[in-house]
Amino acid sequence: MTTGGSEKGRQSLRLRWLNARNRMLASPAFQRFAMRNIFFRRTARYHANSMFAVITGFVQTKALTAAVDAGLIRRLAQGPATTADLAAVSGLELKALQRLLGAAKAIDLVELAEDDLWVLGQRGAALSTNQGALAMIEHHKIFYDDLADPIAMLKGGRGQGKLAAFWTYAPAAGQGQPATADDASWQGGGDGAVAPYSALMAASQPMVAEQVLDAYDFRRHQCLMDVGGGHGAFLAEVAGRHPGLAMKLFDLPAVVEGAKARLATRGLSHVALHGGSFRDDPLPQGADVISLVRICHDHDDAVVRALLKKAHAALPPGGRLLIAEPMAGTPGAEVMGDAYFGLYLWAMGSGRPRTAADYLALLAQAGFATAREVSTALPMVTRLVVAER
Ligand SMILES: C[S@@+](CC[C@H](N)C(=O)[O-])C[C@H]1O[C@@H](n2cnc3c(N)ncnc32)[C@H](O)[C@@H]1O
Repeated sequence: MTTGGSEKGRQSLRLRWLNARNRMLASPAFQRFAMRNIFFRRTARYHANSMFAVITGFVQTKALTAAVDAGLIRRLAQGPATTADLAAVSGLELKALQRLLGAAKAIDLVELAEDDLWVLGQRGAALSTNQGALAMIEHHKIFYDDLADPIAMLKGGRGQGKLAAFWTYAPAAGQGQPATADDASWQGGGDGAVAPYSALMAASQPMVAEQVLDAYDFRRHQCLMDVGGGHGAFLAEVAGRHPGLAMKLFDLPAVVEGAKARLATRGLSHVALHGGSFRDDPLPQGADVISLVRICHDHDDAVVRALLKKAHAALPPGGRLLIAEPMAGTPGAEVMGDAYFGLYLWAMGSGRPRTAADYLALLAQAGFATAREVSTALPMVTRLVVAER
């Protein structure tokens, strides 16, 4: 038998198994049997619970948004409170508040310490200090508006809704328009248009930077250039651990303009600022390590291919390129890489989630001598691929 034939044989074996499995799982008689059988019951209950968590996910998200917007998380972060205290903070009528507290308790945002004395639940406590997650909860309102009719969103094509208007660089990029650094329609016409997304990225950056810094040792380098570095939040986190490292920031001119004062207030006036577009301009030389943090997934393949080539050209021999972002096909975090980013980037109008293997292939095509993945503690937040020129 030829290799092609045995491959086909394996596929049909897999297809036969999947069909048989699905027929069994779809059968109400089997479902009843699994629930009653002492050996299958745990697995059956687990799958039933996870299915209902997906079905009710929207309600959970809305309860979370309401708990944050009503000020419950902020108030309880300061200490225990009675229902009456929380009514005063939230402005909600008692019955409505009790209903919201019940929902927030069910998703572990709050809990009762004793009769009518509320404290944060385990999830609520972790959330209360996570500025990045809080900023995302607020930001998601526009994404979820775009998702109100998901089929319409998919039929309408990429970048047709509110999210695309938020990411001012994305819609034109997704339509393959030849945007330039001084094209106001794409750049958004000044700091006003890029400030909201830059602030959102800065708020959520520390959790990403922590993963990268724990996984990668910058001590071997002299100069780091963060491409698409926004207001410099990643560089600030790196500088906190490696104060001697020289730094460069490359981003769109309007973003770099906004970074200047923010870097100065963080004592980082020495960061060299470069305004430009990596779609049109070469990357500055002089760094022996370049980082692309949450950049590549925003762009279509042609742009990423060209960007990796530019990074290769800007690095000296032995120089390194780091790609850090949540990726597709991440075991245990498929919901983040594939479901969330898949639909998010569609709504945004540009890019796609890629696997680590996709990046290794793109890096080899761009001329890098070696590339490998370096494990991070929380791959859901970011994975890390390191290439050497
Ligand atoms: C998703 S944000 C990530 C920001 C930052 N790296 C982080 O992780 O917080 C993408 C960044 O890429 C920048 N960007 C987008 N297109 C660009 C281009 N053509 N040239 C330079 N920067 C660009 C944006 O201005 C923005 O700061």
